[in-house]
Amino acid sequence: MTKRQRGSQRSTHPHDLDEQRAAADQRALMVGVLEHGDDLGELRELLRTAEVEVVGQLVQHRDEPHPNTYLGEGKLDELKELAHELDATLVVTDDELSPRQERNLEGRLGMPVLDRTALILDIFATHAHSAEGKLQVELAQLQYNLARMRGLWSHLDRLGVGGVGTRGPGETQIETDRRLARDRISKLRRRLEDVKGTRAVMRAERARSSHVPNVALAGYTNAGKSTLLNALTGAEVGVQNRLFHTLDPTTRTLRWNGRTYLLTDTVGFIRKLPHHLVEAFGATLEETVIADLLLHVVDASQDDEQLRAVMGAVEDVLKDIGALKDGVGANGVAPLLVLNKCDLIDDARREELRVRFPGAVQVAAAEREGLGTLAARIEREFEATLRPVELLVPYPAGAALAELHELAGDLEQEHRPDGVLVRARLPRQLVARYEKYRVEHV
Ligand SMILES: Nc1nc2c(ncn2[C@@H]2O[C@H](COP(=O)(O)OP(=O)(O)OP(=O)(O)O)[C@@H](O)[C@H]2O)c(=O)[nH]1
Ligand SMILES: [Mg+2]
Repeated sequence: MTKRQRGSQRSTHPHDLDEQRAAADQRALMVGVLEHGDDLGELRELLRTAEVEVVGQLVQHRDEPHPNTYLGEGKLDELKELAHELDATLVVTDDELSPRQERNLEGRLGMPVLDRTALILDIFATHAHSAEGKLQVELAQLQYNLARMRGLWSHLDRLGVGGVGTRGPGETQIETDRRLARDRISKLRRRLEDVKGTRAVMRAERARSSHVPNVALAGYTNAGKSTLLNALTGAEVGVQNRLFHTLDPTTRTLRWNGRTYLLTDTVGFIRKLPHHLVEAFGATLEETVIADLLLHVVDASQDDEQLRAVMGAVEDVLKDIGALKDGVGANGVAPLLVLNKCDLIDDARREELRVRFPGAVQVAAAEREGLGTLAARIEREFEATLRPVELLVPYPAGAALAELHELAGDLEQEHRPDGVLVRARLPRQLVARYEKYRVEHV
């Protein structure tokens, strides 16, 4: 009802506002070709995030979507009828459509058809805030659109319309659009390369100067990654019960037992994540690749089937971007599984999950539950990278002592006439730096 009322006010608003409201005025009919046991719950969540009203759904169970029309012939008639009955203004498919499928569907239904990829791209576009995030989304959108223009073009080609000298104004326009899109794509790529270069320099700088362990949060969208970052570090990253709320990576420090860790929250993953997005967000996703430890955050309140699907999807993307190989991360360490939202499940289910994922840590980030256990586990993961050392730091070298405090947390120290005797466990790459203070026999 409200949607309708808003619709009737549209003409009184300036044009750009009008366009912003367009999504809210749509009445979407969801369509999916699914395996048995699957549903359109996630597409519904995506549409809710995009603030599009859902008026109904139609599911077809078949092995593969129809290559020409997505749905089979009979279902297509059913869809058309249902769309009419429900007064739908838009059909949204659960899969990415080929340009041909999209064109055919729109032709048969006589209404706009939006696919899952376009919907996700749209959500990303709304949620992108940083300059880099905006460039990345624009790049992905342009590539998606270019593929569609090419599809249309090759279609005309096949009909023999596109030969040299036979081009009408329509085709010329397509060519111009394609050229413009390509130019812009090259420009965006170059700018993103620059940003990536700067990032790499900064990263190398950081690594040289600090040797603070890097921990990255990875996981399905809405798993609670940002909530966990906030709970562990006191950060204030935005948290929303919406998909893809976080697009820009945020790094904050976690202090535990006197040691410092850098924790990075980044964009969430989803099943059938548009390929162009993975590519465009490559630089951002690399943040996860370079981590010393990956935390795979999972919403544990889901059933077994959903758990399997979301965990598989996350692992697929991680493999795709090179962050996971043969089950281990870039630094040869397997990701630490964090089962979040455990406040939503009962004791029996917790026990079940303990048996099924013996290495996992169960937490409820929103309730600040299990955070100590998790921090201790993170500490343990880095234990193997530490070397016990005994150093005698002369009094004039007070700066080195302060630095050691930073790097090794709580120090055992003893004041001697010739300096401070320090017993500490240092990251092994750093041991050489303090070689001159090493004591063999004390
Ligand atoms: N019940 C419960 N809800 C939680 C918990 N942790 C997070 N949530 C809720 O889950 C929703 C998503 O949380 P976020 O922290 O934004 O999730 P995210 O993984 O960062 O999501 P994206 O940035 O969209 O990828 C929010 O509504 C949170 O309040 C938890 O431990 N228990
Ligand atoms: Mg987030």
